[in-house]
Amino acid sequence: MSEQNLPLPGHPHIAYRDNTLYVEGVALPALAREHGTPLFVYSKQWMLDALAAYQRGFEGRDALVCYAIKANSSLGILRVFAEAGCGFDIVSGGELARVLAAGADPAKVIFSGVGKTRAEMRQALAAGIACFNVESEAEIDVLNAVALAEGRRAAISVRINPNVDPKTHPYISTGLKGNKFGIAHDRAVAIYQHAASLAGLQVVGIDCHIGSQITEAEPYLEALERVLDLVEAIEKAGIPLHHLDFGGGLGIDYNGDTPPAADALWQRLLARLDARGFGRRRLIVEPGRSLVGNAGLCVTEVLYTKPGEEKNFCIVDAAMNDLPRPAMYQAFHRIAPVVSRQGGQALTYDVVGPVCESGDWLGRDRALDVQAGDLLAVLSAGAYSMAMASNYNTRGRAAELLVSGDRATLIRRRETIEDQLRSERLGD
Ligand SMILES: Cc1ncc(COP(=O)(O)O)c(C=O)c1O
Ligand SMILES: N[C@@H](CCCC[NH3+])C(=O)O
Repeated sequence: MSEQNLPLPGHPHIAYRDNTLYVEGVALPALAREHGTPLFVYSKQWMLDALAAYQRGFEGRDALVCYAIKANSSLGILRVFAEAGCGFDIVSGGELARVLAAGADPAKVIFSGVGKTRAEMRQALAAGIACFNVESEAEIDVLNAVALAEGRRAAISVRINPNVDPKTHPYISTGLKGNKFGIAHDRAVAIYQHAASLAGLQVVGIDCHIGSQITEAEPYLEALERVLDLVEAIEKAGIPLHHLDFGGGLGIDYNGDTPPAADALWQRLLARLDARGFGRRRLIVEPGRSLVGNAGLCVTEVLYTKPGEEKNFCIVDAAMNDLPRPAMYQAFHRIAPVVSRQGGQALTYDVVGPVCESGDWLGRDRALDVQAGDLLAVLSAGAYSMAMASNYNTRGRAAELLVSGDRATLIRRRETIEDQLRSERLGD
């Protein structure tokens, strides 16, 4: 099957009409003409549908979906989730400032991450966030001291490392013994006892996040059992836990992947929670990728085609600084023509960017019928693309558009060279 005939993962919100690719009701060629390329375009409805799958899964339960904004922290995206009533999972003071700027309710914000600074702790305490997910004994002591100095009590969950293999790329697994995240399972009760004895802290929950782009239910089920074993042990030690946070990590379809739908996954997890008597406990989840990943694509223009000695290259104006996942994880993103040619001759290309690195590729061995000036769409680019974009090679970051029905709204203008030079000085 040629690339352009593959079913598009954003369907029905990202689909061809008369051979032209649309995001909801908006045709991509007109957007590219108006805003230039590379250009990220997101479907608002896709995000709301993805959120609705979690909400369906939790119907009748006490649950809070905290969007993990590291996946895509653009203000226009955060606003969609804030208006839909979501909470947010943040990992820095910068992310806290972003969610507040987007209108988030601080009482629905949780703060994860292994390296929170004292300044970030003060900032989050002053904002009145719901909970810190602490990741080490050392952090517990520092947070306690900061809270006491500020005359406050910090609500905490401790992140447990359940030592479960999420069967994902090694760089994005987080719940194995060898990963830097969380505290060891067998130290958990003692650490909870210590935390509960500190006047600056209020123990409210337990947290676990085992990795990202997880495409099976089993690692979640395994982690759940281990977390619940610990909840029983911690509560037996006299420390009640108000909420259970199972993190994020649910995968999306990049290349025919078939992760469970959020509601189907939670049906299975809730059945286990019910069976073990925890089904009425407050639940928190921290999905990132599964709420935005397939809502977005990146439109790029073909600059040159070039036959190489061993390969043909399709050189486009998007690069590893815009879409770092292929370079970082050898990740696969579908690449589809924005206007598909009928009956042409496809050649096999490596789709590469202009950055001076051999690792600057977006897709390898792709069958494409293209020529200079054509537009391509790099799909599944809603998560961990713009959020990880850089200025490498002094390339300005791309513009972003949010589409809702027939309307496209610019949510980030293209970065200019003036933007990039503004914070720099020539020196003495
Ligand atoms: C603590 C924490 N929560 C949530 C997420 C979101 O993960 P994902 O985008 O895979 O749902 C991450 C990233 O993996 C994370 O580190
Ligand atoms: N950046 C990774 C996911 C990391 C998740 C962060 N905890 C990716 O693109 O797949």
